[in-house]
Amino acid sequence: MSSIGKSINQFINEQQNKTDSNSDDLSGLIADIASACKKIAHLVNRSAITGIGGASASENVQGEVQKKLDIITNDVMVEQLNHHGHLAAMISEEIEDIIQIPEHLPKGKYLIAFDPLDGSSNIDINISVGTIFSILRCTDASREVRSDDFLQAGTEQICAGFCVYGPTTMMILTTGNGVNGFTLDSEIDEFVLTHPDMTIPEDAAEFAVNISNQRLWETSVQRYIDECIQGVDGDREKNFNMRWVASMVSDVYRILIRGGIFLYPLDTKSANSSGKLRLMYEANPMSFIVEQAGGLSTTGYQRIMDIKPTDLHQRVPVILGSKNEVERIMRYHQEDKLS
Ligand SMILES: O=P(O)(O)OC[C@H]1O[C@](O)(COP(=O)(O)O)[C@@H](O)[C@@H]1O
Ligand SMILES: [Mg+2]
Ligand SMILES: [Mg+2]
Repeated sequence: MSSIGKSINQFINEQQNKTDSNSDDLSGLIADIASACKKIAHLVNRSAITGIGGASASENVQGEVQKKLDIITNDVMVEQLNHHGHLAAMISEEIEDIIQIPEHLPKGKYLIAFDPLDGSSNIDINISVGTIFSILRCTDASREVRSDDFLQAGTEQICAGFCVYGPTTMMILTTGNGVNGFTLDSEIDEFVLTHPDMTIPEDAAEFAVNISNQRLWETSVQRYIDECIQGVDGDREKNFNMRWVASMVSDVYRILIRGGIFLYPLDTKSANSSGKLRLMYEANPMSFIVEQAGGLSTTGYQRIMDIKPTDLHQRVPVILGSKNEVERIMRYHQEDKLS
């Protein structure tokens, strides 16, 4: 019997019961995340009416001016997730230190890393934004959680997902058994399964990159993008299309639907000298989802999920998407290294 139309909680419970007997906590945590994302969808949708768009007066740990909605969505996530005893602690793009669970509240066995509002440069121009999250196990929740509890390789993730707040509100989720997409049905205020077993085509003819940084990239990336732009007149003998939404959630969602390659590579701009995107709550969760959908995710030199993190907010270069395209660009990096 098809699972299409099943609510996210029903679907996850069934999936979990099949794979991991003591998983009721995980489905409870996913239910809390879904509730937080419903609240955020509502806030984003009414932001122009309620006047919560625009920049705030503060900066986050990355030195970026925070949008008011960066802060508001961060508070919604923290408020929604710290009550039900699923978590031992959290980290957020918008908060420098670990967010501990208040003493008077029950603690759980999971850790979450999240980007409460992804694509925030798009919030005031009515382009899709999102939320990204990664769930890890906490090895010892009996004491205050420390950074090294979080600094686990992406391969240790037990669940990852992202929400897109666009024409439709979608939640994309993996618990290591493939990737499924759920649409928020506003009539019943419930995420229901609409996109089961999402898979990324191995071949693609569409690339996504902020081309304004082209002169600052490594030779291997310049070579790959040049060839795509040359199309049939070049070595690739086929034409490529280009897209760049500047919301990672939307660019990755497109790749889950029709394939393609997404790059935020190294560039010589000081801010991006180790990449722009953050390992713990952008690169790792997106890599888990892309790999579970049959794609690949690399820095160009290394599988992103094999990286042993050294800092809660560290940045990495990200190249992900259709298998054959990512393999080609990894080859170019190797050839470059050997030349
Ligand atoms: O502004 P640029 O250089 O195009 O970068 C866009 C990238 O930065 C991001 O907006 C960074 O995420 P945040 O908005 O969460 O900081 C990604 O979503 C997106 O892929
Ligand atoms: Mg982001
Ligand atoms: Mg963000």
